[in-house]
Amino acid sequence: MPPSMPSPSIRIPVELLSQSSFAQFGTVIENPAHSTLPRSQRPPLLDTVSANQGTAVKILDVTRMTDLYHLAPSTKPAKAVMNMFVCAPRDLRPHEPSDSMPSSWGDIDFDEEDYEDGGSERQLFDVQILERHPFTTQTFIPMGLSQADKHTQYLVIVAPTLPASASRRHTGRPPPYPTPKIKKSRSIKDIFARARPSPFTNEKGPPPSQFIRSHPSQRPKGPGLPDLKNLRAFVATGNQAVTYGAGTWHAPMAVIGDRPIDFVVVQFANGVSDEDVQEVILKPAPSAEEGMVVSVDSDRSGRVLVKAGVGSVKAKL
Ligand SMILES: NC(=O)N[C@@H](O)C(=O)O
Repeated sequence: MPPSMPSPSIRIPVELLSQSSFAQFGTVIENPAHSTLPRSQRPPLLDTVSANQGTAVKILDVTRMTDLYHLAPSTKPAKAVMNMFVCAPRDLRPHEPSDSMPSSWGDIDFDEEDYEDGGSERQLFDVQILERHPFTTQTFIPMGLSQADKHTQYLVIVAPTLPASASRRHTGRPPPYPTPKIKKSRSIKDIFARARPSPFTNEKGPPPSQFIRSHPSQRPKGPGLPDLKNLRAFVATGNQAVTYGAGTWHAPMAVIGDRPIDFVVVQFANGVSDEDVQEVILKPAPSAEEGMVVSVDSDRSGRVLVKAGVGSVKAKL
């Protein structure tokens, strides 16, 4: 039985999945030519080369794959694996009002008239478990979906990692994590890169020095539990794949709609169970009305509406 942690009652709005909104958690893989974001919000263009005798454009390094198993306690090497997850649509429960805490987005307007008048529907997804792969990235690539598929989408639910000190009281012996050798910072650049709060991420602790220059999503996240107060939920369209950075806390894939999605899943694994995956069950705290809940609004056609961040229908920040 995985360990559990108490969770507050928080209703989380859905955001649009984009490289900039998801940057601290991993990578979004999509053809930039199909991006629905305004030009100013798009990430820098990736390098491209012409391929296949000029009949294809090859976009280079669309995601960062990380293998940190050399830092695992067992030192058992990992191999690259490709699995398929056939993910069934999740059960959502009907909306009912709740006195939950505001999410990290502040007091987003979850008023009743917000959806009743527009003919849209509001339902709730209870986040009951989170997991992470401390030593590997994990890439979910949906198959057979298109950007235009309104009826089958998926939610990517992620949380930053709490500092180890804030987690210790919930766990007995902490599970294994990457423990790189700490080298003394030498250059001014290194010293500034370790400054906190970071202007780029909400990581609470400085990264170990050997990872200072790597992208935030590529750094080990530390041994802490998920930071539930900063949990985020993103809706992906069928033409997007997603890579969770190594050690990123995430909910098991949540398909919304009326049919399953087949995902090809690419990661490293060494077969040592608590080095490959670690889980934590979220139990509503005694004082909490319900726990961690994603508020899923959808329009008449079934398309999930974005309620926070870029592209939101209505958000009070
Ligand atoms: N994300 C998800 O649905 N599942 C996994 O990460 C897994 O390895 O089980």
